[in-house]
Amino acid sequence: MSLSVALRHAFPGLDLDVVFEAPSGVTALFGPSGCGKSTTINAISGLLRPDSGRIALDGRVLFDSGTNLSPQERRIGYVFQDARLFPHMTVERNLRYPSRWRRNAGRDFDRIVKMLALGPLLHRRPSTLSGGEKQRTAIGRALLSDPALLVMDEPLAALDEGRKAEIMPWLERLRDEVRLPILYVSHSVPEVLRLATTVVLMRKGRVIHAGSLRDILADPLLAPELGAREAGALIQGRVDSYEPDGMARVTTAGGTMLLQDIHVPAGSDLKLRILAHEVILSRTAPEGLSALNVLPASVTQISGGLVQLALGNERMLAQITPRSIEALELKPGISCFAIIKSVSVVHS
Ligand SMILES: Nc1ncnc2c1ncn2[C@@H]1O[C@H](COP(=O)(O)OP(=O)(O)OP(=O)(O)O)[C@@H](O)[C@H]1O
Repeated sequence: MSLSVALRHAFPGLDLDVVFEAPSGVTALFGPSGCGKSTTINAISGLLRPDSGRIALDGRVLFDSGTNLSPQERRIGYVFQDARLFPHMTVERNLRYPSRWRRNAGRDFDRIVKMLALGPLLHRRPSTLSGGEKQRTAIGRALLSDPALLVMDEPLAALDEGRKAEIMPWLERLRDEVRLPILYVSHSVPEVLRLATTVVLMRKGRVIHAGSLRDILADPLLAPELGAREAGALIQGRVDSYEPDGMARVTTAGGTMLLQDIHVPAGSDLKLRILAHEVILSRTAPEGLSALNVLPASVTQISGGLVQLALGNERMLAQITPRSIEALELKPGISCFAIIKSVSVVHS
């Protein structure tokens, strides 16, 4: 299942020319306000007719020079920032509404109600639901329209932090259980970190890069697009065992790390986030440090104050002042040690 997009459109303030592929899983459209994210998803959904291009879903053409399917014909489920439920209908009637004429809809209904744990809410009206419950209902309703693509336009933006935390596991479950491409528009790096597998970075109507989140985060040229403080790696680890003092020994491609506050069983996989400004470099093996995690690395790329390191087959970034880059004579190919001051675990 995949979505293929190539489109051009001109507005007085925007010259849009985007090309990307969204495979199954969550593809985040990420970029500053006004870069053309909504225009892109409106064109994909059939709410806007672009000047030219081709949009296809699993090889089925939704738009090209000779085709322009209506929004209903496209089979796209839409989840907006505000849930947009029918206020006079119960949750159950809201959920059943898009599938009221579809055969086998009953079977899907039971499955989706179970997946999103909507059972206890079925007889309630939207006005009695929390923001998170409303969004869960909106997601269920979008799925019950039997979509081939789910478009989520900042679905958490209107929720407070507590509600966001409540709904995030449902979005992760959706990503893992529903074999659909999900296009997810967001300004939030934490959301993108937790949910996205693919990221389409946009700026001024163009796609500046489309690829895996891990590659973007460890690329010294692209990582700053997510925000200056967000540059840094996302690496894979596995909890090997626990030390008597409770610290976890975590195996990564770059070596073993000792981490605090890990509460999963030995054998569990973890996604580790290591921010570039939490990494210090040394040309020689440091001694007498309080930092527990010092891994051998080699420099692969330098851009601005960001040094990209190879640790086994993982890539990591260190943020270093130009003065230190010069003093340490860092350049591609140089071996060094990465002193990692702090690591956080990205859930799921
Ligand atoms: N209907 C329209 N008519 C004229 N210009 C428009 C229209 N819709 C969008 N634009 C122009 O396209 C630009 C991009 O808008 P768009 O909503 O796609 O950006 P965005 O990346 O989704 O922004 P945000 O993150 O703020 O929602 C706008 O700044 C505006 O100049």
